[in-house]
Amino acid sequence: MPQVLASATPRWYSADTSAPPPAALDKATLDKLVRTNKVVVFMKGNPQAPRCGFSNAVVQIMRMHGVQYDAHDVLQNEALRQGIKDYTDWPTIPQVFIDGEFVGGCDILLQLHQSGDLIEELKKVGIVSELLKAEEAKDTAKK
Ligand SMILES: N[C@@H](CCC(=O)N[C@@H](CS)C(=O)NCC(=O)O)C(=O)O
Repeated sequence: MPQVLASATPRWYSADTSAPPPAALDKATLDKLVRTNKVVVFMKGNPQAPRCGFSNAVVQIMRMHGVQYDAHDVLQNEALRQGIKDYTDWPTIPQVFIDGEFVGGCDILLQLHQSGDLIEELKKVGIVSELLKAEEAKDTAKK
C-alpha cells in the first residue's frame, strides 16, 4: 500500500484476523451473575439507553410490569457477551433470567407477557407485577 494511503487508514480498520477471540467468562462466574437479583437481564446498552431494538423491547416489558432487575451490558464486555451465549447455549442477546433460570430472549419474553404467564412467573418469585396490581384495583373498584 502506498505510504500516503497506509497513513490514511482509519485506526478502527484492521485486516488482522490473527487476533485471538476474547475468552468467555467461566460458568462459576456466570452462575453468580445470573443470581445477583431475582430478575437479571443481559442486554446491549443499559435500561436508560438500550443499544438494540430487542434489548429495548425487554426493557419496555420490564417497565410495564414495574420489575426491578439487574442489567448487564454485554457491549462493555466481550467475554461476558460470549460467555452468556455459551452458558445458555442461546446465540443471541438479550437474555432474561428469573430466579437464576434462563427464560429466553426478547421473543419469548414478549410471548410470556402477552399470554399473562410473565405475571405468574414473577409471582412465583415474590414479585407482584404492576399490571396485576392495576387489574386487581379495577376489580375492586367494580365491586
Ligand atoms: N429473536 C431474538 C432477537 C435477538 C437478536 O437477534 N439479537 C442479535 C442482534 S442484537 C444478537 O444478539 N446477535 C449476536 C450478538 O450480537 O452477539 C430474541 O428473541 O431475542
